[in-house]
Amino acid sequence: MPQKPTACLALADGTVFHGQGFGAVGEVVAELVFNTAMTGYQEIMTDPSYASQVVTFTFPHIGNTGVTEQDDEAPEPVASGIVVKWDPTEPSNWRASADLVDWMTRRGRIGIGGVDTRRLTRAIRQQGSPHVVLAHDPQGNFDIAAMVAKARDWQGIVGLDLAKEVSCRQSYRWDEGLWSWPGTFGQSEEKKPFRVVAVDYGAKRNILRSLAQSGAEVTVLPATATAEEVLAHDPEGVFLSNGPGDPAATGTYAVPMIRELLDRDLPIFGICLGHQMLALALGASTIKMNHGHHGANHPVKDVETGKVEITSMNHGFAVDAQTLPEGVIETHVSLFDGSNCGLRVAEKPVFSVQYHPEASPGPQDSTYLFERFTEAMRARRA
Ligand SMILES: NC(=O)CC[C@H](N)C(=O)O
Repeated sequence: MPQKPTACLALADGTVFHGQGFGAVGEVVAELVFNTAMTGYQEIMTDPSYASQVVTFTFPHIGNTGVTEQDDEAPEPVASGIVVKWDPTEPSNWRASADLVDWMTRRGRIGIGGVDTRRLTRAIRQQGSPHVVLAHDPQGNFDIAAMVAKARDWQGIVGLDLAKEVSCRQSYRWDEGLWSWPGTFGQSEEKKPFRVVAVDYGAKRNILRSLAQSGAEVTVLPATATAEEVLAHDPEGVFLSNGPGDPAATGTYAVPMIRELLDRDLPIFGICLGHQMLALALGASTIKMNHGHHGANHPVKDVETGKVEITSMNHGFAVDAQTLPEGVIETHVSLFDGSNCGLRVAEKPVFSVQYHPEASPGPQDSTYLFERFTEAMRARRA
């Protein structure tokens, strides 16, 4: 006999998926996206860019590597919940310190298993990322009409400022470099590391590690830091992090702050939300994509060299390349849909990318960008 469904995913258009609940009991309202990465569910769930989003994994074996604290991209999982093809598999991994389901229960995150994730992914591609309510109830009592209505009434990500919510509250120093076998984190080999201020709009730890590894002494500041506060640290370079929500919603604090920094002769490097906010500060605009890019195999072309990189991506907004002002050069484009994936300012050491060169999870084709940032700071010192 089939088990009684203990979880339910209701889309705003009235489509309902039933399945087996796991992790925390409760209900969340969020935007639904799909991620096609074949590894890294823990890094994805703890990436602060996923705030207010439920993630459907198209890869069917979720849970098979368990979880380990070293792979957290933030202190807590941030994605509101997950949707998987079947109930998470038992971990089989020497690094695992816990089981995904126990970890989700302890950390208050809801999962639904047994969902036809191909059908769901097709629906997301067709209608755009829908608003959903995901509920887990061991008794299997769901008020479907109320769930659909709640999903329909939710305001959505457009116009939502989430960067401030997930950012750190206090500044801190970050010195840890990248993970290496058999399980330690490296240190920068730079004798006189470059003073970098990283503004935290929801920064992933592997970005901070990549900065430290490539020669930065990183001071992390909260999202609301003013240009004056950033400059008080006498930075040799400023990094603008990834983060959740609508880039345009940061227009009251981050964008004007970045505009002020642009008047200085400082290397600036931005990733994802950082890229979008930099584009806004330069006078361009951003647009909401249909279903965004979330995966670890997205081909991107460096239009200046012709080289193709396979990249990790996670974004639902994009910079509208048509709106880039004179003096701002489009450096990278997506080979999936031609959307903008990078920019640089002519004659200035200011550049950013839409994708995630720190990977985690994903390929490491684009780590050269961290070196490029270090080189820009070295040139400035010289
Ligand atoms: N990873 C990110 O920084 C995401 C940026 C932005 N929130 C988007 O969805 O496009």
